[in-house]
Amino acid sequence: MINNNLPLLDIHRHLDGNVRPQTILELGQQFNIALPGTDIASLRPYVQVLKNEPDLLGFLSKLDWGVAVLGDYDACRRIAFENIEDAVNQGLDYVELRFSPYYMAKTQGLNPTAVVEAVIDGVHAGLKQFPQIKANLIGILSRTFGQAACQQELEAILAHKQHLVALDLAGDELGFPSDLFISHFKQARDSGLNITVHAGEAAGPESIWHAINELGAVRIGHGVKAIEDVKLMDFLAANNIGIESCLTSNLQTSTVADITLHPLKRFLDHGILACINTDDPGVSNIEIRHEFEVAAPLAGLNAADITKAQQNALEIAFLSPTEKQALRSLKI
Ligand SMILES: O=c1[nH]cnc2c1ncn2[C@@H]1O[C@H](CO)[C@@H](O)[C@H]1O
Ligand SMILES: [Zn+2]
Repeated sequence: MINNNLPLLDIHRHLDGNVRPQTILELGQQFNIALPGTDIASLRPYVQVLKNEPDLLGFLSKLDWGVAVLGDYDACRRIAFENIEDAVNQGLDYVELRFSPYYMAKTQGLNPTAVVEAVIDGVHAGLKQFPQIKANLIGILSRTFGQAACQQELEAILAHKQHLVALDLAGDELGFPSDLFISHFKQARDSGLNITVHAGEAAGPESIWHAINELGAVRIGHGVKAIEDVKLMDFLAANNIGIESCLTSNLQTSTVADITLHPLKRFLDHGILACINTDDPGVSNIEIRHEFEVAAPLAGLNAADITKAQQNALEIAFLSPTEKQALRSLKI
């Protein structure tokens, strides 16, 4: 179903939600961290979603072991490098990898600024080894840890802003609404970063309006609940505000009850620049090809819809017109 005349992009992909179970095992051993399983099979239920979770927080808890084993900066470098390797193995032409330095630093008491440096290093090493892929980084503020931690996290990100293309807000959307983070996002915009925000996943359409109007989001992660507000759908379409859809993730967090009910097809029909992404491939135990070839058809997308989703990803990617043209010309 993938249109091979267009580049393959994944622009909503958490680097720290994509730590290989094998790497979790090895790092656990290296740093003498007791894990809940001693081999892949026994570890899997703690680090992957094997059946749908009742809510977002249940899903997010599966990411915790992947960052708990980050015992030093080389470990951060390693998972960043492996993220590039995984993306190459999927045949991705371009990825936007997002990560939360505070979340990655927290369990083992690392310094978030040094974590940002290590991630940049690991990604650069990956790109050097695999020149066939292009990647950009997005910094995340993990709202779950509150305003003060997010300010610290923002400063770590801004210290290396020349290596990042955008700022995102992720984590517990219901417990930590976006009005807590207005000042953080103003600082990020003032420093020249693009803004994308996880919104309308656990909370309703008002969360999406707020992300746009108060945080300055030009793209929305998930945005599922936009389907409840036709004025918002009109606004997204009229203003070219893209939606980064993540089909399997939305099922696993019980944001949608059934994949056939996912609103992506209706977003596309409404003229919204929506696209197909993985979210946390390691935790969800899926990859981008599964999303295109299995999840998207189940969600009612036909070949033309999938082509449109690929075009939309390229249109809303945080790339210059020249960079987009270079990606397009790879396939012509
Ligand atoms: O689907 C999601 N919705 C909201 N937040 C998420 C999702 N996946 C991961 N994170 C959050 O992103 C940060 C790590 O990159 C963590 O804050 C994690 O909870
Ligand atoms: Zn996400």
